[in-house]
Amino acid sequence: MIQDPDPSKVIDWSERFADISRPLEIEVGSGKGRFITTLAERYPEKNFVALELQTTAAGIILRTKLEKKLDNLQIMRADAADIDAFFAVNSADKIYLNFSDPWPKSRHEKRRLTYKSFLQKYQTVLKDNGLLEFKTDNSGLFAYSLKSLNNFGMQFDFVSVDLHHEADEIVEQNIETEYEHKFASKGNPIYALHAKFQTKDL
Ligand SMILES: C[S@@+](CC[C@H](N)C(=O)[O-])C[C@H]1O[C@@H](n2cnc3c(N)ncnc32)[C@H](O)[C@@H]1O
Repeated sequence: MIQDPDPSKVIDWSERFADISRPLEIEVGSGKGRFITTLAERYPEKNFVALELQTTAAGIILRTKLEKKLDNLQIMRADAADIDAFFAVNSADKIYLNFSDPWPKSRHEKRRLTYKSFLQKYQTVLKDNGLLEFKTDNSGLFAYSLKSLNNFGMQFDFVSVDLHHEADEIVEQNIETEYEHKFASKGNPIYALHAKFQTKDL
């Protein structure tokens, strides 16, 4: 596990993954890691990074990684506000945001993981055509995020206001997170979107 990395130093991911040429996917705010560890198990041909602020949660992901021998998963205990310091420009294929904290008060808008300052950093890290995938049970955060991504000029490839009742192939492909399992089992709808950034001029 990478603990509190120094944002002024670039991480050499080639020291941490057996094959750095594989697609790279990052989950921001992984919680206890049910989603990212399932992905890593299902897709051994890809590299995954779980980025999580809380030490206890990151430790739980580490335990699962060791139990399941997931060599294609790395865990970082760090703040997503520094994501563009940890990953090279144009290095990731996907960024996942799952059930991010809603921060409903408008004075906390800047903390939302779909606020424009975060979008700017995700755009830097993602390859051209890379995807941002977002799921939440929170209608307020979903509405806010649609607006924020749209204002940023992003293109939506997929939007659902009831992910668990989409066509069979979409539901079968979906990997549940801990929060998703909890809210969906109460009957709450799950909102989801996949979006791309405009090609960046570097
Ligand atoms: C509501 S939980 C959702 C956990 C998991 N994604 C799920 O769906 O079950 C949000 C998680 O995001 C983490 N988080 C919030 N802000 C973060 C940030 N700036 N950088 C990294 N992780 C963050 C929190 O510590 C928490 O574990």
